Amino acid sequence: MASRAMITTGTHGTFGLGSSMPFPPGFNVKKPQLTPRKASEPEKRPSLISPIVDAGLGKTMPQGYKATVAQLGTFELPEQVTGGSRDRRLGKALVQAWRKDGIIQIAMNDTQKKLCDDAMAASRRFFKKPHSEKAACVDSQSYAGYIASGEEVTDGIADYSEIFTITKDLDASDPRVRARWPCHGPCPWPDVEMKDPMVRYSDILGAEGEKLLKLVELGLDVAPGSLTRYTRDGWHHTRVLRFPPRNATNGRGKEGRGIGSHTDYGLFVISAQDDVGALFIRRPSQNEAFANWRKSAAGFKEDADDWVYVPPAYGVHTVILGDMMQYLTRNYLRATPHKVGLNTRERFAFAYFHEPSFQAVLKPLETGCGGGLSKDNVSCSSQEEEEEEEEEEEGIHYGTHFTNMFMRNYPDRITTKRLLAEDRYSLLARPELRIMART
Ligand SMILES: O=C(O)CCC(=O)C(=O)O
Ligand SMILES: [Fe+2]
Repeated sequence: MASRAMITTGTHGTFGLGSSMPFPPGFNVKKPQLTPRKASEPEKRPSLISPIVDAGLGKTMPQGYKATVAQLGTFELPEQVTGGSRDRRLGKALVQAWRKDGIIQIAMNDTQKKLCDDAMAASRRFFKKPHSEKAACVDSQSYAGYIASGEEVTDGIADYSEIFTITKDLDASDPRVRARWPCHGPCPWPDVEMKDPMVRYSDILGAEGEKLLKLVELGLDVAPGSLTRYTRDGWHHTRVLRFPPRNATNGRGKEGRGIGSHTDYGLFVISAQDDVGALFIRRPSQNEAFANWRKSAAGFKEDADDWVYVPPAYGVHTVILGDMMQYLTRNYLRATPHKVGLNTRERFAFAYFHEPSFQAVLKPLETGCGGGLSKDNVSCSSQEEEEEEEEEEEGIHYGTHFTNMFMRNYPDRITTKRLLAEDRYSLLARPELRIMART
């Protein structure tokens, strides 16, 4: 049995990824027992961290997977980030937790819990609808809307996830839609019963994302605005997800696999899941080099047996990192590879993606973390080194990265076909789509 990895925070408590080898399948996850805070404890904020007291966390792990079971403590975020010493300490604790574990868990406040519950109810209602009604929710200009189980492709293999994607809802009069920018168009909502709760939940996650990003700036010791400058009019989006039980799939994918191993594209992903369980992540490792914006990381170590299972817990969000955070921090904070299995029951989840503006041209941060951000500590080939130098010069255009990724995942979607047929892709090179460049 592997030894237990723990992080001592220096404020109070410990947290980290626990261990244990395969657990039998089963359910009955208890709510995490957060250590009650004593009256004298507010002094100790921002901390945040309380051990979960539950030895049975691995019980929900889907059958057929071998993994260590995470035992994540829970961070509490302040109402507002003002940049004081508490915020700075919290930011540093978050950054160190991501560097060690690749994932953090944050407590929802009561408003977030309510909005998440409402969104979960709307998701269950939507996915129960007849296929024809769901399939009508597509748009030829945006990638928003319905994706049937078996339609999305990760590393050449169909995923069993059934998804409703929410991107910016832009009608035909929007200048970007009129100018035929790739990926810009309406969100084809089925009805207001789906739209209203999803918009409310996504909006509150947007606010949470900005708060987290400010804390990351403090944690990295970079100037305020170094990261948040890129998220003005951020291309944030949400995936509302349903996974079928493993014995009730349509046979288009791979047995027991919900979504193949991948990294997500932007800054970070804030997720919530029901009590079923199926999410696995990889912890950052010096020996594992990938840069998804250069060469696809889809399928990375998918069948390895050293993944970490993320047990479901009510009332929390988990946060993993995306490609652009890895790029901006020169691998100091790496994108977190993750994958999703199928369990014995259907599973519902949300993944909210906090992203740079579609028009942002990103360049790596130059200072911070006592010089730690200037070191690229991922070894790469000479071709990759050349590409890296070119990137230093030109930066990465987020809209191009996003478009590449969606075209790759949905080669047969009407949106991809129209994008190619109308040569919208070439617009990505235009200066008006790249206005947020750092000089
Ligand atoms: O189902 C989950 O918890 C994660 C889904 C995911 O990785 C994604 O939508 O990109
Ligand atoms: Fe993902």
